[in-house]
Amino acid sequence: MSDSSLKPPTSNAPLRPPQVKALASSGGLQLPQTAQQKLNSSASSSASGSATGNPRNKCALKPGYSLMNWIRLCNSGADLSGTGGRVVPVTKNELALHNKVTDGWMAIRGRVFNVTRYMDFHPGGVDELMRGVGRDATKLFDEVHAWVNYPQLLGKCYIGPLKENPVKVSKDTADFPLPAPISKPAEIVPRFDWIQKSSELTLIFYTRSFANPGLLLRRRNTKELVVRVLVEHKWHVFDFQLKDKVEWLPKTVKIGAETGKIEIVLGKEESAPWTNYGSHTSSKLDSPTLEEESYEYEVTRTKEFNDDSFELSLQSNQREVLMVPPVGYHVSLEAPLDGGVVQRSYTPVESSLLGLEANPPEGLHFLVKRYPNGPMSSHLHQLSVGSRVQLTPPRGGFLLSELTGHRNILLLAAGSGLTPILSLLQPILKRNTNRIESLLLFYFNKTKEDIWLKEKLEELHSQDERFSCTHFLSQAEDQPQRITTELLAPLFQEKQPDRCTYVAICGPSSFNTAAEDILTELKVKPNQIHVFRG
Ligand code: HEM
Repeated sequence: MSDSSLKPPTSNAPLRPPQVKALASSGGLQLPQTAQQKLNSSASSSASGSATGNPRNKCALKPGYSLMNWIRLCNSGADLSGTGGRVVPVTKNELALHNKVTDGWMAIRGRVFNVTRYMDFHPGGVDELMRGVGRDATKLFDEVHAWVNYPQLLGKCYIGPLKENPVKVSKDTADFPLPAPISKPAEIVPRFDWIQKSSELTLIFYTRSFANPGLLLRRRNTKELVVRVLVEHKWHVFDFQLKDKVEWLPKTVKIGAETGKIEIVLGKEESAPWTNYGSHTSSKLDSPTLEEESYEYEVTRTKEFNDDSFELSLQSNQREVLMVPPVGYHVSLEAPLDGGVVQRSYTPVESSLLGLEANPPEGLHFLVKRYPNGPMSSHLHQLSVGSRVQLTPPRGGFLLSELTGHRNILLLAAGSGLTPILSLLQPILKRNTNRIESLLLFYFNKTKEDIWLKEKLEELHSQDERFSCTHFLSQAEDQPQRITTELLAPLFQEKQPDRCTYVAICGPSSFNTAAEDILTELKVKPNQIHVFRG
């Protein structure tokens, strides 16, 4: 790109926030109140663990680089994209050239942003942001914090859409038709169908095999329902006006992890065959549109689990909402704390693992580790039955379809990072396509008292020997063990027919990084690794 107006700022001198007294009122970046509070609060809240076990990996920002300062800079009229406001398409080759702190571009979901000026404002620090520059960082971004509203935060940094590199046509072949470009698999749009018995209406949504859909079902009244299907980060909304009245809650809700088929069975208030189901409209929402959304949930059950963790069961207030997160996704719980809104992510745990009935179907159950300085876990711990808490729609970047080609899978969990890993066990073991041969869980804790669900994991092993769980204790009296290259190397030996070809990891960030480094050393490719980050 030769246009000099596209050049990044020449110096890397610290930015002096412009002297603007108030936020610009129109046309500028103005985070809605809640988002602003969330971000402010998360930027100032002290470190605490998330449910996926990750201690928050946030950096202290230099004075003058708060979210408010960023908003001021965005609204100051500074040319943050470097394009003078023009939208300029960017090829992958061009993108790769902008990979420095002083000149950093990043593509997320097909849109390229100039993040040079954002570097010092990034709550995760410059080094973390640098991991995504010069390339398509969509997967990385979603793995770390799919919930961050980047289109809003980086609105003024937008350069243009990401283009494929031009195909070079050699003289020899120019007269022949070019091969069709390799196209991405088509976007999944759920297909609706319905069936009925005289007493029941079943709404069916077909996605795709291993598409791993999630669901959010909301009742408006006895004849009106909103069904939202979450698939590959997009929400598809179906607004139903039913022919006649149905009972709430649904009798059953089934999501086939392997088939990708969703079935919602509703009892009819009056038994009779219907001539049709009624009508519906459908639309699509990008996940960021839901950034601001949360639902009020009520605590239905609390129980101490061990010395420093507890169980928490929630159901939606008035039982109006039924939420089924996709496998490996988390939800965020929100609470007004420290003068702002604090959010922490937690992956729900299957009711059977806590010895609970699957009913009521709208219930969500969590295992929460209490951190001495964790405002959120302390807040949740003191809640009693009937207390309210806000819960966001499901979020995450895990793709179940990535695992289908693999028959020997290793799961690495540390501490409370067990919860997303647990959600994978049944879908993997029950899969009929390319049946799994071995599913190994290596579970790392400090002491044996810290181990979660030991008996349940043993029970699962006795039911299905393809699954096994091995414990490692860093503070064991006899033989302390941590994650090391020597420990994992035997599982990745070439020529060994049952060597592991896929690894899912969840723990505190130091654990995740250590595991990733070891796997890289053992030549496991990035597309064979998924790291759950809270
Ligand atoms: C793709 C490369 C990126 C990496 C590896 C990365 C990494 C991180 C990390 C490690 C944190 C701290 C995590 C935590 O608190 O749990 C963080 C926080 C954050 N990052 Fe990034 N980041 C990236 C890109 C971006 C971009 C492009 C934006 C701009 C919108 C952004 C905005 C934020 C915000 C707002 C937070 C605070 C989030 C919160 O506490 O909820 N990040 N990032």
